[in-house]
Amino acid sequence: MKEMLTIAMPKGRIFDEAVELLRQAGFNLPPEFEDSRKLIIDVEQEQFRFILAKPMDVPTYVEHGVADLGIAGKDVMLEEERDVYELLDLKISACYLAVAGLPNTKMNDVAPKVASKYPNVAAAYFREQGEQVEIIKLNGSIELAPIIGLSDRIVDIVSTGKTLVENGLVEYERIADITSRLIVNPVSYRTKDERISEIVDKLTDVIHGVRS
Ligand SMILES: Nc1ncnc2c1ncn2[C@@H]1O[C@H](COP(=O)(O)OP(=O)(O)OP(=O)(O)O)[C@@H](O)[C@H]1O
Ligand SMILES: O=P(O)(O)OC[C@H]1O[C@H](OP(=O)(O)OP(=O)(O)O)[C@H](O)[C@@H]1O
Repeated sequence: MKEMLTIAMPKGRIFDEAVELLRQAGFNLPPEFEDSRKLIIDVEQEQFRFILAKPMDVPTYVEHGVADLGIAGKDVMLEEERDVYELLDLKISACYLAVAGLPNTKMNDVAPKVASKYPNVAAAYFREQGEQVEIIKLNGSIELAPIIGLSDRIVDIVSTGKTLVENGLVEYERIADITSRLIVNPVSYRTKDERISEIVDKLTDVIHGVRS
């Protein structure tokens, strides 16, 4: 009998791609998996327990050991800096973190402001640039901030660039390329290594195009 593994899955846009990847890797997930509103889903035949969490919270569940594995965007990993290991770049949900703002504007000389859902990433970036800025934490619709005069710049995710264009904003600097990662609790990695290695091997084959 295989041991039960708990996997923290991000609700939202990564979820479908992650489920698809697991299926391609040969895991038998029921068709109703995507339509469920349940937050805990047991898949007996695979001995998996999935917990469905807010994307930003996935590393928290894994760090505390209530989930063995998790799937999280690199953006979340950079922001949260949790005590977990990154096992695999799943190469899904690709996007990047960038500094953006209104075109042809310089940052305010006095008390420049940067709005972001990623205050730690934003603070670290501007610190490295030697620029003193005030970080304003927002939870979404970040592009509003420079338009409405809340901030000089934003640090946010860009994927197609459509949101920036439609709101009359431009990209100033690219901070980091982002994809989703498979993460593991350090203790689980030692105690459930065989099971976890098997999952990593199967996912690696899919990512490298060995299976389809
Ligand atoms: N526009 C995008 N295109 C591709 N991937 C993205 C995009 N925006 C975010 N992501 C990636 O998907 C992850 C989850 O994004 P999603 O929008 O589902 O969650 P969220 O915005 O953190 O959640 P919520 O909207 O519930 O607060 C992000 O952490 C990032 O890695
Ligand atoms: O470059 P694009 O393809 O336009 O994608 C980028 C947008 O997607 C994300 O927002 P999301 O849709 O998650 O909404 P949010 O503002 O509520 O975070 C991100 O914060 C950008 O606003």
